[in-house]
Amino acid sequence: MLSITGITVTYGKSPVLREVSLEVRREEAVAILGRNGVGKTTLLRTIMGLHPVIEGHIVFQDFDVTTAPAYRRARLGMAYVPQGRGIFPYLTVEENLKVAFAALYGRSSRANERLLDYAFELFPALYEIRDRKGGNLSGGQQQQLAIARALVTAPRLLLLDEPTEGLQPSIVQQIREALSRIRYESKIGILIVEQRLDFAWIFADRYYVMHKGQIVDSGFTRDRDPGEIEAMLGV
Ligand SMILES: Nc1ncnc2c1ncn2[C@@H]1O[C@H](COP(=O)(O)OP(=O)(O)OP(=O)(O)O)[C@@H](O)[C@H]1O
Repeated sequence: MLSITGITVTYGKSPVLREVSLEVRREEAVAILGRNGVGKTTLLRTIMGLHPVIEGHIVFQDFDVTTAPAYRRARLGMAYVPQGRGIFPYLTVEENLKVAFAALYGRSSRANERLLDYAFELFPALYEIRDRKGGNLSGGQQQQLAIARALVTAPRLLLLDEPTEGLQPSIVQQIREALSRIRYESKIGILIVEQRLDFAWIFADRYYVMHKGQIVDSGFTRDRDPGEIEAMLGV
């Protein structure tokens, strides 16, 4: 579904990603691991079309999207939940979800309503606070809203940047359950940047480890002890 071959990305003249190749297959959850500053966020932004590629190719749903703008990738079924969540602070929860529809076209309002209902079913707490402004929500509620907003676009691939960062364990658990449900019910692929190895090991089928802009290790989580990865990351 997503196939990246040898991409190089720079900030100015300094390379931030160097010949990165990775794959997310249909209905697969894949974790990207690595210490701060190794290029994980840049990788997700590049996949979403928010940062240009100097070399290499990105193929999504059989289309070469290497130079495609972000809106085109969104229409092909990519959705991105950025670190820091990126919700609109002055819009209500419901408005935040509804503006996501505007990014897409050709869908009936009934289909939109169904997706909205599904988002509220996955995150019932959001329904309770649907009239509250995004900026007045707790960190956990904002994260749930950010995921829900990506979901109402009915994506085929969800890109998540550290969705559990700074959240308490009970909220992390709720988010994990919702993501697992989304994965199996909507049959989508998920590419997740995650610092918590325990979360990554429960949730992901495969992993990639990044170091200084390169992939230095990869494999199936079931074949690998997270302790070995922890030692590799030096955490
Ligand atoms: N807009 C920018 N201009 C210049 N350099 C940048 C920019 N954004 C990030 N960098 C640098 O690129 C490198 C990779 O950053 P990136 O945010 O992708 O890493 P990361 O692995 O996601 O880190 P973190 O976990 O801290 O978010 C870092 O050295 C960072 O300082």
